[in-house]
Amino acid sequence: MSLHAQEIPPPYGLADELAEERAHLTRSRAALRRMRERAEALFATGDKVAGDAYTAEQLGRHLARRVAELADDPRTPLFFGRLDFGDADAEHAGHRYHVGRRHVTDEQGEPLVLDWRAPVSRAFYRASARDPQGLAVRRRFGFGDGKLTSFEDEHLDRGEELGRASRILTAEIERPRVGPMRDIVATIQPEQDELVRADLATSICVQGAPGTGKTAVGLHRAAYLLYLHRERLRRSKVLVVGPNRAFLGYIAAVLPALGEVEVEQATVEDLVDRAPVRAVDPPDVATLKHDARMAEVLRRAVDAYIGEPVEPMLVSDGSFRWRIGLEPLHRLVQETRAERLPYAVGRERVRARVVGLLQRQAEARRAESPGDAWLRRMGKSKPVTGFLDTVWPALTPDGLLHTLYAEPVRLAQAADGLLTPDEQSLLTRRATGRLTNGTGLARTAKATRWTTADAMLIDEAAGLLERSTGYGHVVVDEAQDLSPMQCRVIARRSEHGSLTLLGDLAQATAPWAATDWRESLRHLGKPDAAVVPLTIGFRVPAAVLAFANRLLPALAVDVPPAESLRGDGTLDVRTVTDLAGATVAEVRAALAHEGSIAVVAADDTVEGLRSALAEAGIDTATADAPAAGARVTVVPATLVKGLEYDHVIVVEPAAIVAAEPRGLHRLYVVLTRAVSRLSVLHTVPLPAPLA
Ligand SMILES: Nc1ncnc2c1ncn2[C@@H]1O[C@H](COP(=O)(O)OP(=O)(O)OP(=O)(O)O)[C@@H](O)[C@H]1O
Repeated sequence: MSLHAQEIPPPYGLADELAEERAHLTRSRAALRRMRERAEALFATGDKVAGDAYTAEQLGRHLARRVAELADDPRTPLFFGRLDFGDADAEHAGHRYHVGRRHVTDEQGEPLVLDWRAPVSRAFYRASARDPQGLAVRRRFGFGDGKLTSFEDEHLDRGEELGRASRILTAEIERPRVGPMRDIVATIQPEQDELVRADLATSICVQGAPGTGKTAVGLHRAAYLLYLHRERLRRSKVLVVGPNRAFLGYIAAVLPALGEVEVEQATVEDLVDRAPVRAVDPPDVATLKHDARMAEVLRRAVDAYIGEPVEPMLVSDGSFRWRIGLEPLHRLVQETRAERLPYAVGRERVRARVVGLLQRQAEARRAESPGDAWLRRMGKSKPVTGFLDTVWPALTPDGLLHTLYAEPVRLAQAADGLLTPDEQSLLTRRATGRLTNGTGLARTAKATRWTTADAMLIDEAAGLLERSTGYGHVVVDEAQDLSPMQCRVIARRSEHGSLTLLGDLAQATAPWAATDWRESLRHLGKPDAAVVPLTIGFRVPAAVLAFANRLLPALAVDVPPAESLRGDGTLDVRTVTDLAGATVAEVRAALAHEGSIAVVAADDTVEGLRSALAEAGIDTATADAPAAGARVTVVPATLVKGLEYDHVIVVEPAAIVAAEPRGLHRLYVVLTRAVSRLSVLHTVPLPAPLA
């Protein structure tokens, strides 16, 4: 209820005021419905009014998007705040605005709800008693099931400010979690808002402990940038990169709920899709392929294909014979090389230069300029293509990698001083037949069973051969796990755009994971991006965070610790004798509460626990198929990153730690997934830092 109302009687009853706000909500919903109906009607007639097929298609796409953007979800409030400007504000003095998920206007075009991203809405997130930003009163609305149930006023002009004591904020943070991630647009905090509203040109790296809202910030920044730079980003596009399908599924609904339906979402593996992946590298080989040195090896390998002209060129052209001497041929190869163009572009540049020299001779002899057909014919003539194949042979990305693996001498040349002989033999052993597990190198690139790391190197090779096309903005979540070579995959896609990098070095579990953001930013091509910390935890209750934080000294990372906003929640650590039986009992007890439940265990024990729950008659879902409707999800420890559940039951932490080299980091991730309750069940002693 209103602070103001509790202290000073409002001009008329609270109930009246609530009724008036509800009426405004009804009016706004009706107006949004009208806007949508209008867009639908236009969509239906769009192809009739547009002239040609292309225009009709463009218009159709625009209108379909508009219809999707105007969708109204009755479960989410259309507005969540109100701004009453005081007399001090020059532009908005005496005005009152409702702030919500999108602009809603009445039939006269008057605003009923302002988009949260509009410049004037900024005060909703940033104003404080110290800096009211022109506001007299900020009002927050409380909702239940889409119904407006309460409001809370802060008279900033009188120095009143609730900050994090807001009951509406607390209720939002403490609500039991069910299903996929939701937007946080009603309660974005000032330090988060600063990141969300950073300029399009600015790349930022956010280092934040678990549950500090990094994912939320990244998604809201994407929505904000799309609002502010609509046309530009519609052309150049926004990409969100996440660690796996389960994570992308979990966040998929957030942007559409904010009216943004055109953001691409992908894993790094999705991005490097030039070669089908049909094999798995042994860990030592994968680690080597993810090493930054591989970029230089590939660059040198490509460079080594550029050869020296060995003889003058003679071209027959009807009754004429043209000749280009060795010296000009040398010069044009050198000049093209110095331009440092992508290799395939360089090849075409050499062809064009050779044809240019032939053209000059033809012009001198015939006293007229040859036409386009002649130029094309000369470019494709045998002497010219033969010359190109000697000094600048055509390459394909997979062909380049195949040859490098298949020819140890070529690899040795490219890797000289970079990779040790042992490392080189790790790369060539598939060709030498020393592997019999089906990953052996085939005779051709097309028939080779590539691995995910190969696909990434093929992408690197493609970046050396061709010009890359990129996105206007890329949001990268869980970025601490990117290898230098994966960073380069993203760098190629954000070269002309900006980046929002989100991560937590303490949660880095990949063997090649980052230990220093500066290093990652360098590989991402944004060495000067600011690294900004987020330290307020919105997910994990204080008691649970304190337990998980006991692992931090053992993780050997220098990260600012988080402070939990949540004083509620429970932690229960128990020694048991029968893990499966105890898990079933714990899940049964958890089912008595509201909210989602996850059983998280070492990957190889997950199936056993799933069967035990099934035998006890408890339906379970998997992390990548959450829509199955079951309240209980059984999640392998390696898949739970970035996800959250109301009640998390962690089974045998020691087994999670033992399963991989960075097992303690993995356990830190697992222990920080709980929103309300964390149960830890173990039969063997807990890992040392927790014991
Ligand atoms: N300002 C906020 N208001 C309400 N809820 C918030 C706010 N910021 C974050 N949250 C909630 O806190 C939870 C954690 O947020 P999020 O997943 O973005 O954190 P994260 O830093 O990415 O965590 P992790 O490092 O574990 O991946 C989510 O449920 C999110 O909705």
